[in-house]
Amino acid sequence: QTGTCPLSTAATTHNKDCFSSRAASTMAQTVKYLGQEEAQHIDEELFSEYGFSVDQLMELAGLSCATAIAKAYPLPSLVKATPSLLVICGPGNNGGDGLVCARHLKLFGYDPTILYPKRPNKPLFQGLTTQCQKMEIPFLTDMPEAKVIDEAYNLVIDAIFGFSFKGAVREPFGSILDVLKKTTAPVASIDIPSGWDVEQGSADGLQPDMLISLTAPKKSAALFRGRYHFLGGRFVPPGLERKYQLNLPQYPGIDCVLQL
Ligand SMILES: NC(=O)C1=CN([C@@H]2O[C@H](COP(=O)(O)OP(=O)(O)OC[C@H]3O[C@@H](n4cnc5c(N)ncnc54)[C@H](O)[C@@H]3O)[C@@H](O)[C@H]2O)[C@@H](O)CC1
Ligand SMILES: [K+]
Repeated sequence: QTGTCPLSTAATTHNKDCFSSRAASTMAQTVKYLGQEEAQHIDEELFSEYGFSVDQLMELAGLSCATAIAKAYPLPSLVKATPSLLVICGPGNNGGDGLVCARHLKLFGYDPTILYPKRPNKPLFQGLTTQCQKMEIPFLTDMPEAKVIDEAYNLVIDAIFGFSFKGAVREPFGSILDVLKKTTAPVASIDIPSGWDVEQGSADGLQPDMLISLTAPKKSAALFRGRYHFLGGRFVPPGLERKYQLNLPQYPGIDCVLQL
């Protein structure tokens, strides 16, 4: 789908970005939408065959997400008095992307707050958490009510579940998603709208305003009806792209994201 350019009324430099995004989105028509197992195989191969480390790719993924969010919701467009954002991080690598994204958004001038209720006992996630604390990003202990979120935050970033999500949502994330479904603040989902089946989506699930697909969109992304669909994770080596016939669109210039 070709979304309406969010920046069309913004400054000239932004319009240039949009032209290149549009050109790229024409080429993006055949980009492959991945099944769950295929996404997991690509992930494994990036680490085993291609020599990447998890934290390397997570940094690039999280930076892509922060960049795409800053393009879709530029600071001057925010409706609240402060550039407040709520970033909700889940228990796996999608949550890690959320922590990296929050850190970069803070560096971009936004004011993120993080909710991170289930923290894996691994050095990678402990390090990312420390980095956010040192960036003076506050952490909440509980999920606020929907009304409080709508009053306090310009945008909610959903980094709860990615392509490994399966089955019925377990607590505390079931209650968190129930609250999110009641908010009117826009939601930007990283890789998959959380709670959606990776391939089939969810008819009564979250309906995010933005989706940032990483590496390549997953099958459920075809059901995304929000305003902004971006592709990020510009790190795929050509051999891997050929093997899985990803048909990735060309990213504009030196950008790490493109609008689909
Ligand atoms: N290959 C790639 O392109 C990259 C992927 N990254 C990110 O990694 C994500 C995948 O990460 P993971 O494989 O760690 O998995 P996820 O982050 O998708 O989720 C796994 C976690 O969720 C829990 N979980 C699964 N189903 C659940 C349910 N029904 N109820 C409650 N909890 C549930 C699991 O126990 C596990 O802790 C991607 O979506 C993407 O965001 C990036 O970090 C790096 C690059
Ligand atoms: K997500």
